[in-house]
Amino acid sequence: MSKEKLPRITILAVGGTIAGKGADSTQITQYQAGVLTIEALIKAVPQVSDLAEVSGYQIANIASYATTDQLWLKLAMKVNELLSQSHCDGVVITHGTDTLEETAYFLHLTVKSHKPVVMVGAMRPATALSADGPLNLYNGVALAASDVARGHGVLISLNGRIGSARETSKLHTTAIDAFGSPEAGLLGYMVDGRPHFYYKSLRKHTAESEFVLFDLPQLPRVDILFGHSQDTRDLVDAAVAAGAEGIVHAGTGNGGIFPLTRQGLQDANEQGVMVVSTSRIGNGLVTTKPVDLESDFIASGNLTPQKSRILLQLGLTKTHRSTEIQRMFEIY
Ligand SMILES: NC(=O)CC[C@H](N)C(=O)O
Repeated sequence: MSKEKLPRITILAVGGTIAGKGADSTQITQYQAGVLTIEALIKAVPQVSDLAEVSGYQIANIASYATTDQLWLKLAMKVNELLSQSHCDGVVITHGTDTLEETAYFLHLTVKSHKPVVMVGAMRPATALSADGPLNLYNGVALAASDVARGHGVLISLNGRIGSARETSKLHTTAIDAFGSPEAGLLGYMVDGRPHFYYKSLRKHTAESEFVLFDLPQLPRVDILFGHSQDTRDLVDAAVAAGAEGIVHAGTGNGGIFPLTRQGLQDANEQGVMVVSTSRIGNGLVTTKPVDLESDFIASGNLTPQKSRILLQLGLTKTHRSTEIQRMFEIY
């Protein structure tokens, strides 16, 4: 293919292990994330120039557990700006893996384009033996440059797999095969730099999403509380006192909540705090609020607590009516 016919892909670099550097090649956990620049990442994979006309832009260079709302907003603006231009056919984002799925789901709901957006990361730093970053970046560019990746919303691709931002989560602290979606499954695979798709999500995203970011300085505060036996209401009260507009409760089992905590959440709810009932289990769904509770709690469906937080934050930028928020949890 001649150079001028190649798709034009922009790589936005946010940091993470894919840009990480250890003291030596055997360091797999003791290293610094977010060190190498986007230029260095692209230079390490010269093969991408066979796939696309690639340009790079450094958004940040951080470990992803330090991601902020402001960074999400900046990233969403940048991706929207790039994809609205005819000279950009797709975007790849290099990101730390800890919160990669959260940034991915935020973009899944706020990017207004059918063009491919692919998030990649790595589990081993760039300096490690058998570093996985270069092949993940190569596959990410190949995926973003392909027509079949259009219309799926934001994709997560590591270790030769393609997943939806909605369903994919980090499931292992150190393994190369850290990302998956045990119940919903993958959308497809990357083999020899070619995507093979098998599935498509039924939930709304990107161009069909109702969330528009007009110069928002920050998102509403939503806290996540992790349920457990002998829980208290103390953290609920602390969240309300700190100004949380919403609380996501990661309940035991099918949204179970310890009685004291439940009372705290009900009081918070009566004061106008939106409460979303989710599960700490990681599989299955929460479909109903606790039966004996007179409240406006929202049922999260199969959305994880960390992704429920994002949907609630975005929902609260539009409405404080629980029926409207519940509607959002049924379509996104
Ligand atoms: N594998 C990784 O990218 C993890 C590195 C770091 N904890 C981060 O999320 O950025």
